[in-house]
Amino acid sequence: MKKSNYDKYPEIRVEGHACVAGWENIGQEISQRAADATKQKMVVVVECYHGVEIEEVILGLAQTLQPVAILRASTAFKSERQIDELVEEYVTDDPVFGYMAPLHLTDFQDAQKLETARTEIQQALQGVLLVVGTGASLIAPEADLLIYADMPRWEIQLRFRRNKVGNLGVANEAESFSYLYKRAFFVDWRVCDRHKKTLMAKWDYVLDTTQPDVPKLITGAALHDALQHTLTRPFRVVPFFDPGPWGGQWLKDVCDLDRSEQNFAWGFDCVPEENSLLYRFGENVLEIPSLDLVFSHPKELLGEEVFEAFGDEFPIRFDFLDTMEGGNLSLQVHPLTEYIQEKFGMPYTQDESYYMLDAKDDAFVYLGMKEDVVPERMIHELEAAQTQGQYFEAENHVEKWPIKKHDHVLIPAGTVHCSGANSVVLEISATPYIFTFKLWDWGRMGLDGKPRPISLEHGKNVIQWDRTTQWTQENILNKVEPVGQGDGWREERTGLHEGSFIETRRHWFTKEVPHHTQGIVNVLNLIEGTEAIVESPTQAFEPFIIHYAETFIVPASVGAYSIRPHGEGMGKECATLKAYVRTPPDFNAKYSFNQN
Ligand SMILES: O=P(O)(O)OC[C@H]1O[C@](O)(CO)[C@@H](O)[C@@H]1O
Repeated sequence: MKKSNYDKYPEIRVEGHACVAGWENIGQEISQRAADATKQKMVVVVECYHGVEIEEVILGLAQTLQPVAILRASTAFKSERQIDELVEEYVTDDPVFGYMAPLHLTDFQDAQKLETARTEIQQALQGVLLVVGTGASLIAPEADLLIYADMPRWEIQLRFRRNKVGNLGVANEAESFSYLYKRAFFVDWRVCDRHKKTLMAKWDYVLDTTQPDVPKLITGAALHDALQHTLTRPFRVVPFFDPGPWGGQWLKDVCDLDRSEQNFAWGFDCVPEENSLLYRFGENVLEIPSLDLVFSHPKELLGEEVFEAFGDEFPIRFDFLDTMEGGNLSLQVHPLTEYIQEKFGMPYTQDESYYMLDAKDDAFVYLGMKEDVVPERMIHELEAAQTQGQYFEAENHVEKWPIKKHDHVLIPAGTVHCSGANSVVLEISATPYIFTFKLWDWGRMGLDGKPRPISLEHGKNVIQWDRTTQWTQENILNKVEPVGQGDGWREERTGLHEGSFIETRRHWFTKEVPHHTQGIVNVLNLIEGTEAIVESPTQAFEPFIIHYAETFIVPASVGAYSIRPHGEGMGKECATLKAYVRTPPDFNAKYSFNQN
């Protein structure tokens, strides 16, 4: 077996700043800063993102800071009953989907309790007052020191699975993962993000407690420089991997994952909403959510036009779906734009594509309807599968297509689809990824031994029945078109469907290929070849090495860059797949998904 060169922990090195590690050192750093202030009374606020273990932070800091009083931000929260009532309409009864909550952190706080907490702070005369938790900065808006304890969403999900954290303002950590995730996705994370954005420019320190026993701290100035540095160069976010009922064995080898796991289904290597960034300061590495970069510098990262259209949201997602020696994904469909907006409050929909990174000879996808499909009959059989346990014969209704390595399958929302066993998909899609209406799950159980939720009612409302065999072949299956060439390279347009806002270009190359962001964020993956190097024609950034299957982001602000084979990749043809947001005149449909 070939040795993997996929980097699971991509770091960005930052010079000129330090990162303090360990509670004692962190406490000393803060005490030092507090002592410098020559004040009798110091209010130290640790504002926490959802998922941070508050007691761990208090325990860690109190030893060195020796505060005269510790206030937990939760004391200013409404009662759990009031909070449950507040969020109910956004959590909804649907087992999977809720509605994006327009709430703010202040909606979770009780005016009277907030006043009591503020009075306590005002009345203290001397010493350090430590205010910790989500909403701490609203209790003490005039803090002497503002520390922000952040938390990447992937880590929050792992904490949900261990029943370590519950939802915002309630002690419900014993709830099922699916409930905790749904409520966090539609409510808690929206609320915390809104609050975070109001504070980012004021952070004195950033605290990373992703690894509970190894807390890290940097100054706000260090974070500022780290984020600025990231905008000048290509970079990668930290990928994460997860098993699933249809998962395969390919990611284990290619990405060097734990061989003892039963399988890995997903590899999320560019979902900036949930991934994190690793910053190396000397010997210590700090982890922060990649969303912090999107929120703080959306225009430089995404580009002016993309920012205008999407606001501070990263609109492109790359992930892997590994079914090598695994099974079929659920037969599924995604909501149309109007549907996702109306039912779930999402600004844009889950338009997808499957780039076939690898495939065995018998690989296939289900895509589009059969020419003679009878909608009522198919729905009737899906319902019978659901209620009476009958096996649904997908091939009687849905077209099944053989596929091979490097095919690109375009999946505009509303198209019934799924990838089959024995392939590896690089999904290049719009960012939303939980809005999957499962129609049929092949009669199998989820990893927890229970059937996974089927969303047939939603599915029925969005299936595009006229996307039958001929339409599928003509419009969404492998629409590859040569668009350019140069010395040692050629460029092809491969997707996405004309109704989607994402454009994809494939470059095959044995020599250097010139690229330019044209003021729009680029996301790329090395889909063929062992290793390549990304360089700046003006040496504006350090050469950046990429390996097979690694996804990387080139900020809009980078401008010109080039890619050529490197190291073990030399002497063979390499290929990259690049995605970016279409702008007029390529994309004529009007879109404005900016919810800012
Ligand atoms: O619902 P399944 O079978 O897990 O499908 C795979 C999932 O991966 C996605 O393609 C997103 O990565 C979703 O559309 C879908 O939920």
